Amino acid sequence: MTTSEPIPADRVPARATWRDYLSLTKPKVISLLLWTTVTAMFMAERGVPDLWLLVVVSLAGYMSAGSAGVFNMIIDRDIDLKMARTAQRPTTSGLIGTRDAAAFGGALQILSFAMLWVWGTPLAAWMSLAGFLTYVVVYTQLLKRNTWHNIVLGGAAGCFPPLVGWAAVTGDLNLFAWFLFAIIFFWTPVHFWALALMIKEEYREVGIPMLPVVHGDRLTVAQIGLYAIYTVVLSVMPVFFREVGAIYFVAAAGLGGWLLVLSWRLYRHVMAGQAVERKVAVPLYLYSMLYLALLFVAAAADRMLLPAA
Ligand code: HEM
Ligand SMILES: CC(C)=CCC/C(C)=C/CC/C(C)=C/COP(=O)(O)OP(=O)(O)O
Repeated sequence: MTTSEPIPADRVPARATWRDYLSLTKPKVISLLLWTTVTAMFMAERGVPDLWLLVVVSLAGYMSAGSAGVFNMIIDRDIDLKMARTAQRPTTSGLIGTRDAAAFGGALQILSFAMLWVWGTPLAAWMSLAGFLTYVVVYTQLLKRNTWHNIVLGGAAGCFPPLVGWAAVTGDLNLFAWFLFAIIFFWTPVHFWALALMIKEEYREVGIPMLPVVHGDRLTVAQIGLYAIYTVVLSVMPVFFREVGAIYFVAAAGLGGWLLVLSWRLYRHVMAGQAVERKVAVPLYLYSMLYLALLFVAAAADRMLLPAA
């Protein structure tokens, strides 16, 4: 074939577009992570933070968490290829090669760190890097394929975004910031195991030791119940430390109450010997995300509207 002849359409190699690169950053998951960063900035400021800082931290926060997603997809491309939910990722289909993906993820992380350092605070940059390393090294590389504790310990990665926001505003981390960290820490198993119950066969096939695969549905729903209780107890504790007041207390109690109801329904269903059905697991999985989003809004509203005790 001479160079002047067109290449047949079915043989033109697909070229990755910016949308494919964007998909490597797991945009939907990041939306909630970023929500915890932004609301934490309002909490730290007890008002509206500097607009420029808000923009920079949102952008850098997205880039850092996105970069973590990119490296997760590079490391996991072998198992992602075998699961229906993840088989279409550009790293598994070969649309984006490992070197290109790593260059993209590396650039995002370096830029994000520099942005947070220069326009935020060094502590914010370190917190963001800590979240990145916890997700990529601790969760993806060390724990995910080796132990069912992967979610609890590796879940610490998702607890860093509020610390990034808080540290960007104050340059420091106080007790309340660590409460935000702890709330997400205990919330993550509820969020993930509710989903894992529904997709455990995929995890079983690729040999990932998620809790329902290793110890079955009964222990999983019991653990979900326990972690839901920890989450709710922990979420009301900042009230007793006078970090937040009545607005937050009412919201945390109401939102937490419903988290317990949905966890209890799932527990009762499975303990009665019935197979996990989407109608009991999906509501808890979906509500877990609404719970966290609204709890953080309530904390921000409370600290903005009520005087500090
Ligand atoms: C070890 C920790 C975590 C694990 C293993 C985990 C796992 C998952 C998985 C497998 C999904 C299914 C959707 C998909 O294919 O992307 C999902 C959805 C989601 N997760 Fe998590 N998650 C974790 C922590 C978090 C944290 C800390 C947040 C935010 C604070 C979060 C926010 C979300 C959101 C918003 C979705 C819905 C995305 C969609 O609808 O596509 N997750 N999670
Ligand atoms: C501050 C900072 C940089 C934080 C980063 C933390 C982060 C990106 C948390 C996300 C948690 C998550 C999507 C886990 C799913 O991984 P998985 O491998 O189990 O899911 P998958 O099968 O969909 O890939």
